[in-house]
Amino acid sequence: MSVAETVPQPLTIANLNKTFAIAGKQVPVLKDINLTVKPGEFISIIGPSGCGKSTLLRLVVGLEQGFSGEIRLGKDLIEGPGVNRGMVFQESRLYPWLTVEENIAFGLGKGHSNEEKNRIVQEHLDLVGLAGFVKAYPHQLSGGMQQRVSIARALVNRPQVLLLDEPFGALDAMTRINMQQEIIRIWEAEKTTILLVTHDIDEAIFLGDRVVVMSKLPATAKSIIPVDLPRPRDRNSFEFVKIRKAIYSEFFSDVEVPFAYSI
Ligand SMILES: Nc1ncnc2c1ncn2[C@@H]1O[C@H](COP(=O)(O)OP(=O)(O)OP(=O)(O)O)[C@@H](O)[C@H]1O
Repeated sequence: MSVAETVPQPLTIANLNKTFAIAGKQVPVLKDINLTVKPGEFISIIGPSGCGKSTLLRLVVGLEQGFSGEIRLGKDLIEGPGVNRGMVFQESRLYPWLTVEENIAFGLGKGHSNEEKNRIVQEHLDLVGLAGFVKAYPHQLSGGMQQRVSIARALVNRPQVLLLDEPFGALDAMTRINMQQEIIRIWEAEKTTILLVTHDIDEAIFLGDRVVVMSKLPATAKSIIPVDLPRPRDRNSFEFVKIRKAIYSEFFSDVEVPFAYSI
């Protein structure tokens, strides 16, 4: 289903710093972030609310300007949006006046014949399990189905890197677990590098090859925890629970919580 076959490249984030002007003051948000992601690796990112997780993804997708340090895909500096990266947000951001197939085709780069467009759209609908919903409008779909369309749209140019910003945050618990299994299936089929931001520690462990735990502002990548567990993962296994405990203690080591936490 390739649009452009390229050799997958590592994503390198080096000495990344980002400051925002908030209420007339320069506020450092990201501080010295360093992360090298292997092609096809799945990285989960967690951290306190407002620490800069979305900002990090927006920098990688090329939607934020004005930072110091470097972000590279292979040798190429990332300086703006490009078809080699796709992003899915917490809300589906589909165009309500377009059908499912039109929403997916909308994201497709230029230079395709109509026949090619139809084939690519159909392949991506199959990939996300929505083959029967070509002519449906977003309001006729459930939240989980809308996110499947968003994932198809983000993948339509066969990006090397897929950025997922809390994509399942608005879904109910059962749909969320189903979508976690679906994203693993899609990742294994497409071999795309994935960076996922989530507030759900179990989701981070269930999905990620590594979990990046960010600190409070100015946020650093304060620890990177490998999840060396076979897939599909068992959330109740001893090893899973051990990693959950390690991440909880990292996560809460610099965050004030109004209760005594124990698991
Ligand atoms: N365009 C902007 N202009 C000014 N400040 C911004 C802008 N975007 C984000 N910020 C600030 O940067 C900080 C990080 O925001 P960001 O949305 O990246 O955090 P987050 O970790 O994704 O938060 P959450 O987990 O609550 O979604 C926040 O303090 C926010 O107020």
